[in-house]
Amino acid sequence: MMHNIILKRNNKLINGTVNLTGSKSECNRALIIEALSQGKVKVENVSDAADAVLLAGILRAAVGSGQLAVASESSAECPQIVDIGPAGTAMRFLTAYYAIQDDEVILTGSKRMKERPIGILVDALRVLGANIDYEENDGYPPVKLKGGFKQQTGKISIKGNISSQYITALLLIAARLPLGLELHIEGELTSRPYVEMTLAMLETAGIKHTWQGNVIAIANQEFTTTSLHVEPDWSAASYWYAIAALADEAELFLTGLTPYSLQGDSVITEIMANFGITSQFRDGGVHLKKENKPISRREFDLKECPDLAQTVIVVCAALNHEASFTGLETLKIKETDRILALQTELGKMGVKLIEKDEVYTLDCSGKFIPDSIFINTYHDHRMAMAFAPLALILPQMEFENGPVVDKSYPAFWNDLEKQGFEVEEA
Ligand SMILES: O=C(O)C1=C[C@@H](OP(=O)(O)O)[C@@H](O)[C@H](O)C1
Ligand SMILES: C=C(OP(=O)(O)O)C(=O)O
Repeated sequence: MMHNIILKRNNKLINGTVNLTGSKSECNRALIIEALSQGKVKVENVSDAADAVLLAGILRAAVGSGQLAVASESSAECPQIVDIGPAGTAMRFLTAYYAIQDDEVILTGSKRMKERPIGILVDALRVLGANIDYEENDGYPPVKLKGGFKQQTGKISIKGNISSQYITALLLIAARLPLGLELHIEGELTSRPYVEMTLAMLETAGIKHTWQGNVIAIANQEFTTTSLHVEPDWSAASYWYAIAALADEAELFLTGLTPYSLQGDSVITEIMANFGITSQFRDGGVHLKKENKPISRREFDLKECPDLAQTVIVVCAALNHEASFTGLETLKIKETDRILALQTELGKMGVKLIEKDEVYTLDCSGKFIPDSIFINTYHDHRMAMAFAPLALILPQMEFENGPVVDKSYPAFWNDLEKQGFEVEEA
């Protein structure tokens, strides 16, 4: 049920322990690998991120659990319809997954999903030998995966600068392709750590690869019997780093996180070190501590960690730190146009995010502290979570559609409450 959340905080002292859910990115990969391995690979610690729960339900055919938006009726005249809601990663991974299955499937999603491009992936899959049609607009979901895959070639080229998810989707199915895959990445590769995560997880599942220059190659090969453990979500951890950065005093323990993470968003430790937050890995997790010292960085390139953009930009705005940001191009095709959403919501406290030649700079000269602020969330979990730390500097906040956070971090509001925030449903 959709409801708003009113959020307040009457002091700026933070001290506690948080248990984060499993990484949505790791879990989505692990689930696809599990499905492709035909029982050899098992996923440990399935994330309770709604996107991962949905994907697990689809792949494990747990229709009827009540959490699924899957209408399933398989027959020659009536293909199975799989509704992936707002889960972009799952949409891209499942497109590749179903492209090499025999069944006919229509893969659809939320209104926004139908605006998130998938043409680059579909083109690549068609060159490989997949039979795919668009159901509505060319280049966008829903897609009809018609079965009858017959591999034509193992060699394909793909643009690297729009979404790394297309590349991951292809790499995940590569070992199951009779001719294997030789993937040539054209131009710049965005979100590179996510591709590295994919290859590392495949490696754990027994799948070898080579990566030379811009070519990644995976031969046809078998998965080994193993398990894939999903680590807590570093993107979710970023909101606690932001809370620490805006507090007067903060000591937080985030359980289960390690310094050897596959998640590129673990770079939040380095980013937040510039804001005086130290990270110490011990006792099976990371201890954050706030040290009061001047902010030491003005320029942030977020190309490798796009999901941290909202977190870092909001922290800078809160601290009147007029930093500049690059690597934000892909934000426009995520759950919402995150650039526009940031500009609109920061504007409610007089902060501007100004673009010039793909460099975004904050202007806090007109900033004011409103008595109460209403944050629109645009069906984007990260709009809610990135703005929530502002409760440490604003008297009262109201967030549109609290459950929007379920996509990656369903316990977010509960966890805030446990750490002394006042959280009320409105
Ligand atoms: O592969 C993944 O798990 C993801 C890759 C990133 O997308 P892009 O490659 O489209 O930037 C990221 O923003 C998304 O939340 C998760
Ligand atoms: C972009 C995101 O997710 P997805 O692409 O999987 O919808 C995200 O979680 O920030």
